[in-house]
Amino acid sequence: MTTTLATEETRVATITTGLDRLRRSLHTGSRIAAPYRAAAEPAWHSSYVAPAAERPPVTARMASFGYRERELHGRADLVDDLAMTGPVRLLTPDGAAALRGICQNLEASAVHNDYVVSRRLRGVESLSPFVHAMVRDPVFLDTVSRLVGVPLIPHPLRDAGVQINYYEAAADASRAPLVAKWHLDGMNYVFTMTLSDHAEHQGGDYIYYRGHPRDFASRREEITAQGARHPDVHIAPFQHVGDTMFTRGSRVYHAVTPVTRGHRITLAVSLFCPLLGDQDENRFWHSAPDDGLVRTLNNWNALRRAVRRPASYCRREDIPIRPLARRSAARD
Ligand SMILES: O=C(O)CCC(=O)C(=O)O
Ligand SMILES: [Fe+2]
Repeated sequence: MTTTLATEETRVATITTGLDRLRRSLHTGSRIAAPYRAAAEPAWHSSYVAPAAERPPVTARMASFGYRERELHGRADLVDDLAMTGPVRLLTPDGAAALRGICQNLEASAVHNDYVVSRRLRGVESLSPFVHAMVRDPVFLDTVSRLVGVPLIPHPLRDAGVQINYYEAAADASRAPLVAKWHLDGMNYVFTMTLSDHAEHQGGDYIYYRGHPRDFASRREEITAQGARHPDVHIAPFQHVGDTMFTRGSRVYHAVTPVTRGHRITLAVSLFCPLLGDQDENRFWHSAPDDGLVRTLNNWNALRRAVRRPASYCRREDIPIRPLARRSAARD
């Protein structure tokens, strides 16, 4: 009985594809559930970026997820084979506390959507001046670029770029629990920062499949049924407010198990490599179910323009152009 219960608690479905995405894309609901008072936010400061991280406990290359050399991103002069690293602290404790307060205040604006993450707020850069300033701060960008080994800047697909995910126990047993279904992100470079201490919730683990998506597809039934108990499914070691994991979201299947007690908030910051823009893995039909067709069309045009002319994108958006920093993540 205990075993069955534990398995149930980490069981998460996989997102839908095909016609269901089209059906979901036709919604015209509001992007935010309530207006947000940005003027009440504290100001962002560069000094909120934490000093360079120590060697993170987890560092995995694409090869250990079953990817072959020819499948990797990058180009001859730019290796881009990091699958996952962390947890690291990108912000100081004060910076993470300020961000947590902001994301708590933004919760009233979040919307329900059972496509991937049950409850979330997209396009946070356009709502929060703090987050807008953070993701284009040269010190912040240098830190994340060094961690991955490629230059990273704010993502042109604005609604998907920065989002906040909110999880809590379902109000009653008849409601579906709040989760992130098994999925690949559209984004290549994703930094997931927890803004909750793990002691504040039960469940709500970020789990990932250590293997190739091709194998995930053929083993889907057993992986979704067993969740965290599956031998090739691992739990990302988030512990404290501010802990951040880098993942190559577009190539590593992941999910968040149901929260059974308390609350969990995460900020997902996805970035863009202007030198490898043509390898961006976003797909129109991956974003449309969340953002609706019209917004996705506009976002899509902005992405295509930035891929073609990254320097003009940076100028238009006031994004600092940085020299290429050397990678700091340890090789495994
Ligand atoms: O909330 C998390 O820990 C991860 C959510 C996620 O996978 C996503 O936002 O794409
Ligand atoms: Fe994700």
